[in-house]
Amino acid sequence: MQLQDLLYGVSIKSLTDKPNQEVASLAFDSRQVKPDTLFFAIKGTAVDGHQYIEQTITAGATVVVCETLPTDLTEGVTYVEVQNSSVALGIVASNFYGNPSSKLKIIGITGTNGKTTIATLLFQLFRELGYNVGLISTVQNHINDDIIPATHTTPNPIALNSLLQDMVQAKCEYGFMEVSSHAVVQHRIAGLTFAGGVFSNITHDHLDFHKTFDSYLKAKKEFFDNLPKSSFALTNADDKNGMVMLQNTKASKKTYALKQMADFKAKIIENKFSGLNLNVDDIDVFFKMVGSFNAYNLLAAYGTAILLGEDKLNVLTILSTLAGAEGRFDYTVSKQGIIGIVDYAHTPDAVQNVLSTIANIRKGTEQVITVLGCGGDRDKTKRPIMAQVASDWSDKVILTSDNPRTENPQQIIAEMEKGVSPTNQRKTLSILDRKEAIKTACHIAKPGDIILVAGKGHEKYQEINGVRHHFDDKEVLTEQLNLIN
Ligand SMILES: CC(=O)N[C@H]1[C@@H](OP(=O)(O)OP(=O)(O)OC[C@H]2O[C@@H](n3ccc(=O)[nH]c3=O)[C@H](O)[C@@H]2O)O[C@H](CO)[C@@H](O)[C@@H]1O[C@H](C)C(=O)N[C@@H](C)C(=O)N[C@H](CCC(=O)O)C(=O)O
Ligand SMILES: Nc1ncnc2c1ncn2[C@@H]1O[C@H](COP(=O)(O)OP(=O)(O)OP(=O)(O)O)[C@@H](O)[C@H]1O
Ligand SMILES: N[C@H](CCC[C@H](N)C(=O)O)C(=O)O
Ligand SMILES: [Mg+2]
Repeated sequence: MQLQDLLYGVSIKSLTDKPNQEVASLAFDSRQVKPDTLFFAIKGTAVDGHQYIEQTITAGATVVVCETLPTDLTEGVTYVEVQNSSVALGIVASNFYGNPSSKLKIIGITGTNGKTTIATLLFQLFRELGYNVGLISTVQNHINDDIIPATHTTPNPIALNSLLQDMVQAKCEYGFMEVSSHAVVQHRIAGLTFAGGVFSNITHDHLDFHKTFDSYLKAKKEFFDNLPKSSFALTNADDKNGMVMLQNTKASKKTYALKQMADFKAKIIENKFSGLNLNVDDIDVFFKMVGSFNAYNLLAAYGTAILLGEDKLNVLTILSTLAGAEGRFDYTVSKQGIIGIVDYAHTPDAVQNVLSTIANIRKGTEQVITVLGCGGDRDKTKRPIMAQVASDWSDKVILTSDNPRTENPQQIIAEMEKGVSPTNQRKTLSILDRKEAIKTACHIAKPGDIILVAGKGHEKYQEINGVRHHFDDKEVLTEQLNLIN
């Protein structure tokens, strides 16, 4: 493709050479550069991509998009100076793959918790309604029934637009995708055309990256600020910041809520381990999914489907049968009647939601035993709070390791322990090895007790120092529960 066509829509400060240069491929990582590649020099969180420009030219890059021109320019190479290389990457990647987002109806879902659940429900719902559909999510990506492994919640612009192009080729009409706050700040969604945006909620997470709650909130809001006039913006009116998200959007503003007036309204009639009984827009429905937080997720999916023109009864009938995403409130009962739940709660709010759901449903005499860890190289300030919430809401807590990544897992546990109040210390123990921790929970449990294994949900690995070792909470929990006589 010619450079001038790729640069359509990019705000250019200067261009040194041939705008008709042919470009064979795009790369933002020097290690991916081949002959005739357009290389984007990006200032990242760890290094500045500008330092690799020379290296990429040696490897065959013929065009370089950068924010600062190198002092020595190489002859035969076209340099494009831009204000922001990440924004340029989004727009160019979109052009390179034929602007696939404008050929699909893309709905972006953002918020601290619930993105995967809402996106997955919408994917499953629209498949059942008979459409060709794509899904981009933390657990996995889908093009109809084909599964494409996910590396991020929201992929980088090249992977993202390539995936969207594949969806167009598979004749998908809809694409449901998670929009993480990292993706907004790093402009991974620049250049995309959205048909709608959905907000779930905002609570404490990712302060390592965003630094303050206010800038985390601004990142989520920016997604809505940039939606086009032709799209809709559906928000959770019960969330303290739900309406803030829509303050500056051009999109048509819509709301859903359980507690106040809204365009889409539901009431919880009953909340049991077997599911939720909800009144949605004056229709009583029994859903498979558990927990009041899932009432919000179901309502968000319902509202989105109605805004996309689907029939109310059809939508509710299908939604009532869906189980949502893997590893979210995933429930099993052992032969002895011990209840095991695997959940992806990895924020203070999610831990509290899952445990308060269990507290509301339990009969009262049984113990709740929680196994929980916190990820390394992620927000450190949520660690003591997660441990505090878990110990406040459980009869026994086992603090353990999650994905330590490059951190010392013992140190992460020590930071969690600081959140456990002196009165709660009696019921809290720490076991570094996650398998041992789950095993211990199973040994302590008596028939009727509830074990919650939180934080890793669908993940099939434990990441230690850059290596992913096989680890599956559900597998370990089921195996250990089966070993008890
Ligand atoms: C903190 C973060 O988001 N980092 C992402 C970011 O990397 P970075 O800015 O740190 O990159 P860097 O290492 O500083 O490098 C800067 C530039 O130099 C380039 N480079 C670097 C080295 C080299 O030898 N040559 C070279 O060209 C890099 O490719 C990059 O373009 O850009 C990379 C490319 O897109 C991402 O892979 C990387 O995700 C890391 C692996 C990650 O773990 N991200 C997580 C936190 C994340 O994004 N999570 C959200 C979900 C959160 C949620 O669900 O709530 C997600 O959307 O997945
Ligand atoms: N609407 C909600 N409100 C609060 N907590 C929720 C909600 N939905 C799910 N949760 C909790 O958050 C966990 C993660 O849910 P989900 O994977 O849907 O969120 P996510 O926003 O995609 O997370 P991530 O940021 O990791 O992509 C669930 O396992 C559950 O504990
Ligand atoms: N999307 C989240 C997932 C956290 C899951 C948890 N198991 C961890 O590793 O911290 C993140 O990247 O922060
Ligand atoms: Mg997700």
